[in-house]
Amino acid sequence: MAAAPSLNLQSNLHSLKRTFSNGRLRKPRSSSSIVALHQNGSLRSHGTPGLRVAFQGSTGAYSEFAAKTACPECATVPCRSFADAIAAVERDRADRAIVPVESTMEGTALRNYDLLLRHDLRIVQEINLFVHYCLLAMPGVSTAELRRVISHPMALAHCGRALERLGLDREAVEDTAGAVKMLLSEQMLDTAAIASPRAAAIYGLDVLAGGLQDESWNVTRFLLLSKLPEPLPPSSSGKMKTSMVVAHRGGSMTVLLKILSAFSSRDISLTKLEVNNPTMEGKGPVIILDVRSPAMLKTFPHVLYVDFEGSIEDEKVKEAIDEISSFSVFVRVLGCYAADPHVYDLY
Ligand SMILES: O=C(O)C(=O)C[C@]1(C(=O)O)C=C[C@@H](O)C=C1
Repeated sequence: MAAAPSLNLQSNLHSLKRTFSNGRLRKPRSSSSIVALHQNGSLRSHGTPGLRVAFQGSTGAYSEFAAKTACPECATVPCRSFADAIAAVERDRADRAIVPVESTMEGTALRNYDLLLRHDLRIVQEINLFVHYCLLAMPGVSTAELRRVISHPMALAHCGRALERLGLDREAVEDTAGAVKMLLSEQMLDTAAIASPRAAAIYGLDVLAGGLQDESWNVTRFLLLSKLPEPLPPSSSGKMKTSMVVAHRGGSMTVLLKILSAFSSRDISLTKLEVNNPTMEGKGPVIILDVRSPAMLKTFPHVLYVDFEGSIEDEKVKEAIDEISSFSVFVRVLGCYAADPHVYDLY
């Protein structure tokens, strides 16, 4: 079995940083907004060396790349699930957890927003990562020999058209790098994994095809979570962003308009508004367990996830939150952090 070379994102990654202007994960209009940087491998220095960041998956998962992008000096802590990564922080086995919450192909990952609500961690940083999917196989195996492909369900879904063309049976496993490890440990010669080019390099597999995702522009937004809020940088150092959740009793359109007005009347720009409304989407009600008041386990049919530009220390932001709280049954600020308009591209 091939030995897994150590993960060294610092020394040999090729990193591009793409800018997206309005805070949404959009493709830049022209290639001029794509700038190569960090040629020496040094990404943004955030956090202290030795900071432990818990992620879901095995070494080489996209979530681990996101963790290393957020905190280049960190030690990553592999976990079986996102819930385990959060539990690792709660039990002091890690200092931060990283979770994907949104992708250009999938939209909001409500599964993970739900986790944010069920636990008392705060968002301290956002990271947008370009996700390249490759078809990886054991050394020497050709595409014609393949019968099956394994990967994280999201990766399989994002590569649906390519997999249809290849005519391979699909099987979901816990994470992309975990799929690669399975190929190796079970010496699978008729099975491929979908994972990143980095995972191929780490585990020594062949890349049979690249750019497998159905949409060429495939960006996932990750959030870095901490038990304690980090000191807010001075507002002069750049734009801040705040994420919050609002639940209300109904009359959705009126409430939606009132929320929009609370922001727009104060000239606060929204960067995300996700409405989880069963009458609009056929989704079930959201159960909110607010861990800070354990008695409060409630079912709310109408929940909004809102991100906006500004810090919770800004007077106008405080006023907007107060106004929204006056007509909502539940408001929780999930975190306030520096807005990062870049898309990091590691391969
Ligand atoms: O399996 C991985 O590598 C992960 O990091 C998980 C995950 C996800 O949960 O969406 C993260 C980003 C990619 O979109 C695919 C999978």
